[in-house]
Amino acid sequence: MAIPNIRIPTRQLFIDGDWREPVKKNRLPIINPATEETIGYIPAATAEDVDIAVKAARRALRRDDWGSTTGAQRAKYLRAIAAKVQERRPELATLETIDNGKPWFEAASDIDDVVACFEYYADLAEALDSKKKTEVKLHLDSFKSHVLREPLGVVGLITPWNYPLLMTTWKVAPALAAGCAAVLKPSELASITSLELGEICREVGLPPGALNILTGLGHEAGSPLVSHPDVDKIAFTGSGPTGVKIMTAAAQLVKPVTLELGGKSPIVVFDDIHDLDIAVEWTLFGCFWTNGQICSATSRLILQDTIAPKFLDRLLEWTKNIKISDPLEEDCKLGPVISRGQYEKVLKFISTAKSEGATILYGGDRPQHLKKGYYVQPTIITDVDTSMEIWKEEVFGPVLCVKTFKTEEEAIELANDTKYGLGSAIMSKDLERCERFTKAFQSGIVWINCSQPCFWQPPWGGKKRSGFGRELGEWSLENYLNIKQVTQYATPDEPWAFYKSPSKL
Ligand SMILES: NC(=O)c1ccc[n+]([C@@H]2O[C@H](COP(=O)([O-])OP(=O)(O)OC[C@H]3O[C@@H](n4cnc5c(N)ncnc54)[C@H](O)[C@@H]3O)[C@@H](O)[C@H]2O)c1
Ligand SMILES: NCCCC=O
Ligand code: NA
Repeated sequence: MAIPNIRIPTRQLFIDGDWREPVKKNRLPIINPATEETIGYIPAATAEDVDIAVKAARRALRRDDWGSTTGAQRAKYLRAIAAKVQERRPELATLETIDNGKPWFEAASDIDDVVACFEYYADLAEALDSKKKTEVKLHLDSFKSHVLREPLGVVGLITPWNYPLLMTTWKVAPALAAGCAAVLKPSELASITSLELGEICREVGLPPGALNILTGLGHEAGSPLVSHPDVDKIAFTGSGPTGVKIMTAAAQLVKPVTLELGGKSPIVVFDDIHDLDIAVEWTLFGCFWTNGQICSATSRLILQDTIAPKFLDRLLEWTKNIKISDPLEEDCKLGPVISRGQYEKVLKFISTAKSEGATILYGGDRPQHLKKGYYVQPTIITDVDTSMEIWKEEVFGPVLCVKTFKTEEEAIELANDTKYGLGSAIMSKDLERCERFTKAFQSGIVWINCSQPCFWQPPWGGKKRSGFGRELGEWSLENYLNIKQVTQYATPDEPWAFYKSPSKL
């Protein structure tokens, strides 16, 4: 289909149901990573704006039009948002592509997931009405107890740039479904579509203050949000170092956080795979999808030595066949990385790997046919040692490193040889072996004979340095609910009789 050519809307901060200029009136450039051009500006929030937004969120919780809604009433808003996003799909996909650099058809697929997510959490919001109060059986008749599941309160949502509107949705949809009031701080590197979500919420009449959107820099807007005393929880997706800063700041207020951080996930390929080309394609997709900027990228290929030569030859042929182009072009399969900073960071990882003795089997530089834009070739690195930086650190770009193994024990040891624990993948016809690896993988996500498929129903998240907490599915709703115990003395006419009663007056 024709990819629409669109104008970038000029937006302010979205606070209390309307657009509001930042107190300090600052703005940040929007850069198209495919052209390196400044194509617009976003408002830059600071601590003053955070305080205004948090107050608006708190007011929303105190008003009946949001704070006293049933799940069924909230579901209506979520479904209306889904419908509006669907209506604006082509435009939102184009905005996402020119802001983030991902191929248009990937952006359009992300928008489909956004729609599905809002509809899914609308269903869960409705279902919540019958689970708000649950009786708890006690061993004593003199007491009765039940549990209430109620909105946690004002929640701060901080998101990254690699799936801008989708990562925003993974937080906003369950937070609104639970009845919280949210203050969202998207990444300054790709904020356009999150601001458009604000416009969509305004159009569907979401009560003021239920969702507030503050674009801006991490240290200027994100940090004050984390430290704000009237924010009850922080849900964060981003890099490990930032996660540590957020957790440290939140700890001062004993504020709960969920952290969805980075990864250096393995894909283990045995010589008994169903089909060579199928396994090769999953290996490429697992690392080069989203221009290689996937938190769960299986960026460490752990290959059985008996199949390695044949597999690598075929992997090279497939890699050379990847269309690298302007992401708005038809059939583009690899666009630019998000920014000049990320471009330089990825190339530095590659040069360090070379200097540490690894071999750049393919790629490793800017594609010759693209003189402008933050493009990096899909890169395959072999002769990797486990002491090398390229084996240990997340690149967050289209770079796959390769090691071989002989035995299952060796494969497991290599797979788990990482401080991260987000995803793991295994390619083998032997399902009992896959079962053994599923148990042995130290990660929150396991893929069997595939890599990366991500659905809104199962839980998403990692362990070790990939963070904690789970998003998606019913697990994400729990992130935004307070579990309140209510215990009632069922025989109030009878004395408790713990103390000796003084003589009757
Ligand atoms: N686990 C997941 O689901 C997941 C998903 C996407 C990205 N990521 C990870 O995110 C990283 C790349 O994304 P990124 O570059 O946007 O991450 P980042 O940590 O630089 O920024 C993430 C968000 O945090 C904000 N931020 C930065 N400093 C802050 C501070 N001191 N206080 C509060 N907020 C602050 C940023 O403005 C942005 O909105 C990668 O490591 C990737 O693995 C993880
Ligand atoms: N497919 C969604 C992955 C989220 C992390 O980058
Ligand atoms: Na951008």
